[in-house]
Amino acid sequence: MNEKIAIIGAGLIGRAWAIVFARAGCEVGLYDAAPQALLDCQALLLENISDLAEHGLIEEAPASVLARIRIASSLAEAVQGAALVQENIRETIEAKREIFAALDALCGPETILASSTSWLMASEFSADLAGKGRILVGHPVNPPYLVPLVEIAPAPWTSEAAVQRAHDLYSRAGQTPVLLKKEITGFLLNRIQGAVLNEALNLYAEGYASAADLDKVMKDGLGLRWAFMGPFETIDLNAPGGVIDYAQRYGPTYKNVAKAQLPNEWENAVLLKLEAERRSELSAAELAERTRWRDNRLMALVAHKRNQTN
Ligand SMILES: NC(=O)C1=CN([C@@H]2O[C@H](COP(=O)(O)OP(=O)(O)OC[C@H]3O[C@@H](n4cnc5c(N)ncnc54)[C@H](O)[C@@H]3O)[C@@H](O)[C@H]2O)C=CC1
Ligand SMILES: O=C(O)[C@@H](O)C(=O)[C@H](O)[C@@H](O)CO
Repeated sequence: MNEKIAIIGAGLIGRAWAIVFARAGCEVGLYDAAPQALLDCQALLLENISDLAEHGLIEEAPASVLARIRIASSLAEAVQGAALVQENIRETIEAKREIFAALDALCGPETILASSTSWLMASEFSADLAGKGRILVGHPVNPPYLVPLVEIAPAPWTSEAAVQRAHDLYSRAGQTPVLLKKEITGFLLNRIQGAVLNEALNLYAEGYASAADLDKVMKDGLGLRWAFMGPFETIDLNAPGGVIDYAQRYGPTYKNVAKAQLPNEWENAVLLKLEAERRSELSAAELAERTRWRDNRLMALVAHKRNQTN
C-alpha cells in the first residue's frame, strides 16, 4: 500500500492501528493531544513490532516499519494528504463530536473519516457536518494487528463510495472487514461479547460458579470451537440434520432460558468481588506482563492459522 493514513489518538488502539497500516507499507501520521503519549509511543511501538517480527508476522525489519510512522505535531499535519483518518480518542460522544467537526473542517472530501469507537453510532457524531457522507465507524478488536476484524458501520447518510473505499483500505491493510447493514449501538462484536459477559457476570453474581471456572468455560470450551468457527457454523455441525435440526432439538430450551434471564448484575458489589478474585489470581502489578503473554499467545495462534491456510 502507498496511501497516507492518519491515526488520531496514540493510546492502546491508535498505536495498534499505526502498526497495521505501517506494516502494510503506508506512511502513517500519528497525533495525540497529550505530548507524553507521543513521547511514550515510539518505545511501545517498537516493542510490539519486534514481537510481531519474532513470530514471523512482519516480513521486514522492525525499524523500517517503525520509520513509516511519523509523529505529527498537530492534527492538521497528521491528516495532510491522508486517504483515511482513523480516530482513536476517548469514548465519549462529546469528544467524538468535537474531533469529527475538526477533522471535517481540515480534510478534503476524498478523505474517509473513521472512528474506532466501541459503541457509538456514526449518526450520533456526524449529523451536523458538511462532509458527513464520508464519515463512518471502523470498529477494531484489540489488538487489530493480531485480530483482523473491523466492523464498518456507516450512518444512513454515509455514501456507498465511502463504504467501499474504507472496505478496500482495511482489506488491503490485512484486516477482515464486515459491514453493518444498519446502525445499532455496539455494532456486532460488542453486542455478542456483551451477551456473553452479561450471562457470565450473572452466573458469577448469583453464585453458580467461580470466575476462574467461568473463564474455563470459554477458554477450554466454547473458545476452542469459536477460534475457527462462528456460532452458526458451530450449531450447523452440532446436529445430524444441520441448523434446522439443531433448532428443533434445542431452540425451545434456548428461548425459555432467555425468558428466564437472571438479573443483570454490573453492580459494584459484584464487581468488587470479581476484582478480588481476579487479583488473587494475578496482581495488578502483573497486568502489563500478562498482556504481553496474551499478545504472544495470540501471535502464535495467528501464525499457526496463517500456516494452516498457506
Ligand atoms: N481498548 C480497546 O480494547 C478498544 C478501544 N476501542 C476504542 O478506541 C478508542 C480509544 O481507545 P483506547 O486506545 O483504549 O484509549 P486510550 O485512553 O488508550 O487512548 C486515547 C488517546 O487519545 C488521546 N486523546 C484524547 N483526546 C484527544 C484529542 N482531542 N485529540 C487527540 N488525541 C486525544 C489521549 O491522550 C489518549 O492517548 C475508544 O473510542 C475506544 O472505545 C475500540 C476497540 C478496542
Ligand atoms: O473487545 C475489544 O477489543 C473491542 O470490542 C472493544 O471495543 C473494546 O475493548 C470493548 O471490549 C469495550 O467495550
